[in-house]
Amino acid sequence: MAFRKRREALRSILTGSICIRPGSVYDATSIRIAEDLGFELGMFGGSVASLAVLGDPDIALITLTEFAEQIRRMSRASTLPVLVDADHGYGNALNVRRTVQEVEAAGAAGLTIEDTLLPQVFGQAKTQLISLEEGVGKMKAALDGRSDPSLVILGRTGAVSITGLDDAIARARAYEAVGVDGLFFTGIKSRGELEALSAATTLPIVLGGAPEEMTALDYLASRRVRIALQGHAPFAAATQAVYETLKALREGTSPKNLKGIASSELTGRVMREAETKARSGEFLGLKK
Ligand SMILES: O=C([O-])CC(=O)C(=O)O
Ligand SMILES: [Mg+2]
Repeated sequence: MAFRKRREALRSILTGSICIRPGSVYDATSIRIAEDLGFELGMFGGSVASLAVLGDPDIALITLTEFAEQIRRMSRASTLPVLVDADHGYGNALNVRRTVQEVEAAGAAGLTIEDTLLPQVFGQAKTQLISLEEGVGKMKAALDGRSDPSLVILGRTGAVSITGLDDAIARARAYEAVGVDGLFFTGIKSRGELEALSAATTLPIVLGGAPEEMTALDYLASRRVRIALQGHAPFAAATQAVYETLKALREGTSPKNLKGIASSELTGRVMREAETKARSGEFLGLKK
């Protein structure tokens, strides 16, 4: 299976003893940059999927087809393993099963399925969760949808900041019991919360953001956190760069005087120019 090596690489991060920070990636270019810089793993957040594909906020407007297509583009462009945020699995447990099939076929190394009630419910401003029982059904369906056993499936909950620590522990234990490969927690605000969740479970942990006092990788590793996210600054940086460049051009700056433009060397590397040249030589008869 073509994607097995990537999935096994993610599995060895999860079963290892250190905590790593993934590179936030969202398209073919950003994943190649992360790969060139030596990141061990890419993280494709639902928020940046929505921004990159739709230019919209993270409110479950993106379709599974659009999400999977963006994964496919990244999988083609790079061999870097990518963990993808498949939100709530685009529907109920049966939709989750289909989501796993599509995300697997698109080449993801792993995915998260969360127990958030999405999309937002009429008349309810606050984030809500589905029941623990429905969450368990979704995790079971996710595992059932997998055909490559090396694909990593993570059960995700933000319960700790929505319904409280006890409920977060109950959910984590229930998802662990059905056989997910790891647990992904969001909304953790203190060491005490992480330590309680870690003590109540045995699976590797992925942390979606953490307060300042919890950024030391050796501390996180000691609590079984193997992957710690750092948000999606690269997308925000790209937005700012495009804004500044278009603004300068609009104001009459000549292209040769623009600041912050990728060198032709960097652009060439990102578009794998040397490989294309070699192929042109080989297949188009353009050898010197
Ligand atoms: O998965 C992540 O990187 C955090 C998240 O939910 C998102 O960005 O949509
Ligand atoms: Mg998300």
